[in-house]
Amino acid sequence: MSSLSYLAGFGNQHVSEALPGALPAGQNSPQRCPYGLYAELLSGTAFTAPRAVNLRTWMYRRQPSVVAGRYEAYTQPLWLSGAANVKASPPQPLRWGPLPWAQPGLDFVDGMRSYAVNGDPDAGVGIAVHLYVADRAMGRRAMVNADGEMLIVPQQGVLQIRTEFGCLAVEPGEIAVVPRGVAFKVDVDGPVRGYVCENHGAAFRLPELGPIGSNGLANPRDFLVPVAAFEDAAGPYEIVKKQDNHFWCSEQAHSPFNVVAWHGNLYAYKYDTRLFNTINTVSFDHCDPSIFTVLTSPSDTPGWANADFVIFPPRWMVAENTFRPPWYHRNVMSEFMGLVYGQYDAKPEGFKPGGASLHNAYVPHGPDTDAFAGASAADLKPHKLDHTLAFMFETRLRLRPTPFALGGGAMLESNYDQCWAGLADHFNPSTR
Ligand SMILES: O=C(O)Cc1cc(O)ccc1O
Ligand SMILES: [Fe+2]
Repeated sequence: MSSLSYLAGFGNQHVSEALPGALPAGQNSPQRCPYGLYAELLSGTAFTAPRAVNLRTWMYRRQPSVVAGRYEAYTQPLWLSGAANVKASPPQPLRWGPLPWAQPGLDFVDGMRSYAVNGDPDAGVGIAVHLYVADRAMGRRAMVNADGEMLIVPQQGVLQIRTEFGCLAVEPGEIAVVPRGVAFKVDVDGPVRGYVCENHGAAFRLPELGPIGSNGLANPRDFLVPVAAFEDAAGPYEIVKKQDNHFWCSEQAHSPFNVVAWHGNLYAYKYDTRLFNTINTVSFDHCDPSIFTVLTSPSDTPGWANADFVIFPPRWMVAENTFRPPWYHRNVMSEFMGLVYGQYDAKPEGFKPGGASLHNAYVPHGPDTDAFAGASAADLKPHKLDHTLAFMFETRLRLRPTPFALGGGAMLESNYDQCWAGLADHFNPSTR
């Protein structure tokens, strides 16, 4: 997988064949497919969804996905979905240090640790937020997550992701999305760590640009899509399936990565956040972080997302007469944050790469004491916030931290609230 080629474009109707002529010409389901392949349709929306949001792909494969083994229960107790399976959240802000590689020999599936969940995968609502720590390749093991698409944010180490559509290599600074219900595996070459937003709702799409116009933020052509690539090596595969917050496993006689050609607009993709066209104030005041939205999963209420994926990329800070870091706020949406590298301006020292924070709906938060002091006194010349990538999974429903997240192994900070304790009352009626 060292030098992969990709197709480019978000939402395009892409066409890819690993062998010339493997795609039937002019129709989807001929009486006999080229090369003796089977035609299989994968839908990501109801057949009758409006054309602008309809998602489906045709695959031409050596055997259809229905040729599989019998499923038995599989245990992965630390990977959870659905608010019903977890107790309500405590009302204070929560923060975690970087998740350690406590147990060697874990792969991407067994190394998944759920931190916060909401909604219900069966109802197609909400998200689950996980961190993964792994150091083992999945090899001849694949996963199918029927509960949600997987937005993967690597924080350390390169992921070699093989999907039914082909292969993606994804490094820190980039993100990848694997559609719901699609077989994939993650191979690694050493320790890897990162974040996952498992999205039970509508598939992630690009946000509307409104008055920004027809360009800006994440540009569609920078999204890279795998080319068809099938595995040749014979031999069995283990399939781990997640469905309705339960895990199953089976052994099948062949690789699920047996798609020789495909066409459609439902596929895995990756995006390099360093290509984000960042838009921000050039006058005064701190804008809402929605200006940094890379991808959004809308809910049934316009403008109120099931989930937004928001980044805080390198950018020039130029606002005049302005407190430049985030303001103090209480937000109706719930905010789960991670840090891929560098420093986050609201908590320059306390928030560590590989760590995480949860500021749920109406939980007050904002810059820590040192950040407030620094930004209040700063010389407001143009300043580049550089070598940094923080991000936020923002979601409409309150997130519930899992027992793992609240327990000893997750590096929960016991004194996070103390970072604001020094914000003294400076009120003085005789000064303005
Ligand atoms: O809380 C946070 O750090 C995330 C955030 C950043 C920002 O610039 C404005 C609002 C917001 O929630
Ligand atoms: Fe916030």
